[in-house]
Amino acid sequence: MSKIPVMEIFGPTIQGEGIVIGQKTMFVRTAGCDYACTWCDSSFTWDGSSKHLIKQMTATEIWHELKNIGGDYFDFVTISGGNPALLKNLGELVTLLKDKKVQTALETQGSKWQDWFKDIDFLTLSPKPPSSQMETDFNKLDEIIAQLEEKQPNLKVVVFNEEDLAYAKKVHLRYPKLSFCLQVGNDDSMTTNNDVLRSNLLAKYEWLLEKTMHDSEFKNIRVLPQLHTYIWGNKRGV
Ligand SMILES: C[S@@+](CC[C@H](N)C(=O)[O-])C[C@H]1O[C@@H](n2cnc3c(N)ncnc32)[C@H](O)[C@@H]1O
Ligand SMILES: Nc1nc2[nH]cc(C(=O)O)c2c(=O)[nH]1
Ligand code: SF4
Ligand SMILES: [Mg+2]
Repeated sequence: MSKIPVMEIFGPTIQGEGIVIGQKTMFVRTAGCDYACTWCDSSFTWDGSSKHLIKQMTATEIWHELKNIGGDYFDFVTISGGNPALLKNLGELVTLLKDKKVQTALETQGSKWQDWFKDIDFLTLSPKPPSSQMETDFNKLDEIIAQLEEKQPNLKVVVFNEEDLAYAKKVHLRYPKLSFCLQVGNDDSMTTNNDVLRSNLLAKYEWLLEKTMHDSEFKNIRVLPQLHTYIWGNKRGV
């Protein structure tokens, strides 16, 4: 079996974001990203600062580690990164999890396609707004969404400001049939002062609600916080 670069494996915890927020899940976080978002809360996966923690693991070794820390407490695994879509051989883990009757979710930005996307139960595409300083290739995103056909992905756009909100609206209107989440952006993903973080994030959530509740182009949407940050702040591995 081939090796997968793994940054961390953790859980059980709750999915703090998006369409299945609150879902009890394990996490597998891969290393490496083709983007470098200015505000990335997981930059340690790609900026070299934690490269000593990367483990090259086979799908079977990842499964053993999931069982080792998650025991009999889980039946759902979320794969995030970094960008897991950089890894063709991650398909081996997806197949293994399917064999074990474990449900899967994937977090990716929609810049790369992999055939194993078709075997993911909850696929989240999270194209990046202007504040990230990244450029969305909408042709690629169209292509990915078209290839998924009946297994429809969901969309999640992080919002930091008005410009991001306009971008989010463009994404929502381009793919009106896909479930759509707006997510509060965390602009202080390094602080360890959880009280300050919580009150800042709550104010941002309130702003996002004010901006979207009386907008006729944002009807069938979910407006969400990153729930885990309200509980554990910026702590890693939760
Ligand atoms: C760390 S990324 C990893 C997966 C993939 N690279 C992506 O961006 O979708 C997981 C999710 O966290 C979101 N995210 C990253 N930094 C964030 C921040 N500072 N505030 C809010 N959400 C953030 C991303 O937009 C993405 O939806
Ligand atoms: N609890 C929890 N929920 C999450 N949802 C998406 C996460 C991610 O970093 O991809 C994440 C994470 O790191 N922790
Ligand atoms: S695409 Fe995801 S992991 Fe990559 S830099 Fe952006 S938020 Fe971070
Ligand atoms: Mg995160």
